[in-house]
Amino acid sequence: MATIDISGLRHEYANGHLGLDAIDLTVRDGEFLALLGPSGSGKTTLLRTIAGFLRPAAGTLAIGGQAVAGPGTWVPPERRRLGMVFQDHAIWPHLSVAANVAYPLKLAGVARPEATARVAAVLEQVGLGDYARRKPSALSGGQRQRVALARAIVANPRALLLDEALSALDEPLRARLRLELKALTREQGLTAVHVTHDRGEALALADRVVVLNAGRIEQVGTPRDLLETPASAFVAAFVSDATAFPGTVVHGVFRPDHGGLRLPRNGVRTVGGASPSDPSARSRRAVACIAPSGVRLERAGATADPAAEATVTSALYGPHGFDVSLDWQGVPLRAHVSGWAPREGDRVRPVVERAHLFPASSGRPGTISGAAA
Ligand SMILES: Nc1ncnc2c1ncn2[C@@H]1O[C@H](COP(=O)(O)OP(=O)(O)OP(=O)(O)O)[C@@H](O)[C@H]1O
Repeated sequence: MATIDISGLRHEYANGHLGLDAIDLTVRDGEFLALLGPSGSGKTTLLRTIAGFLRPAAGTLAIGGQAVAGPGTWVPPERRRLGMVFQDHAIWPHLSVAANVAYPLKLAGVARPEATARVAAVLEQVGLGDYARRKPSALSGGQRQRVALARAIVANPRALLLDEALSALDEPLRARLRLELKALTREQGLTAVHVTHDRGEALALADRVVVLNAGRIEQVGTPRDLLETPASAFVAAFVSDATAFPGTVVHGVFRPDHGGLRLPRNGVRTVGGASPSDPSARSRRAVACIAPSGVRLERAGATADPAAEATVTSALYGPHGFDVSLDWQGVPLRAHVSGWAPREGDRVRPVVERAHLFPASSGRPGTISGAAA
């Protein structure tokens, strides 16, 4: 097991497209790290650069303290001692389960008795002890993915790289394999980097999550950090489905452009911006990000201010109540409701209980004094 140290990493594709830029990241020994971001944000590019399938244009990469990419340094993928699992499991159909799993050991020249013992042990670990002689065609999708996982870990890799490894599986199998993967990496103390576009999966599995946007890191943090202290409006929107309401901070007080929005006195977390003594802090553009968990819905009363009312556009029932979408004077907003059943077309009053306030431009950590109105 090993750390992965990445510094100033940049990748340019042959057509000049910048796949990654200014990536600084340390994956800790034994850590489960998820790479999360929208399509095209650079998740696969980063994973493939770590694997050695892509050569960075600049920066350095070290695995377990050994430099594997950088100026004058290049270690090819097969000598990086990494295990990989892809979405489509890529196991050989003509080989038995045991022969598939033994393949990396054969390549490494491990003696047959030792290889046989290691294959048996790792098949037990992934719950396939009784399937060694089967052909992949006689396995379910989840079992094939377990074979791929066994093959990735059999040679004691320094780290495990997972590229949408669970994405092709149906729930609830996917949920079960998610738990098994977490337990296995914990037991083995495996360093793992897991690419996923599934927010729930990243938050459930990872010790820390890296949020990528257009080839750059927006935030690295624990799942809780991302939900409670998003570093930017992008992270709040992507991770928590927050809606951004633009406005102006005047003498430290946020004045939303939206006529109906009122921020609470408490419950507003300010992120980013100049110090209060900076004159530019006295009046500048900002955005308040409001996640569904920060909104309470009340039934609209007869005397309510119309700007404070929103229309329910959909209300989807789920295990924790209703997931409600609203049109609030032309602005879409999401909210969760339990205890009563909103219906499409209902008029409701969104009461904002929690919000994050970011400068309109940068969204980087700092303070805005007394931002709540
Ligand atoms: N071979 C290539 N040549 C040029 N540009 C590429 C190439 N591969 C990827 N890109 C571009 O690099 C950017 C990052 O792509 P990447 O595949 O890493 O994104 P991703 O976050 O993994 O996306 P997805 O979730 O859709 O798989 C995208 O804009 C993509 O179009």
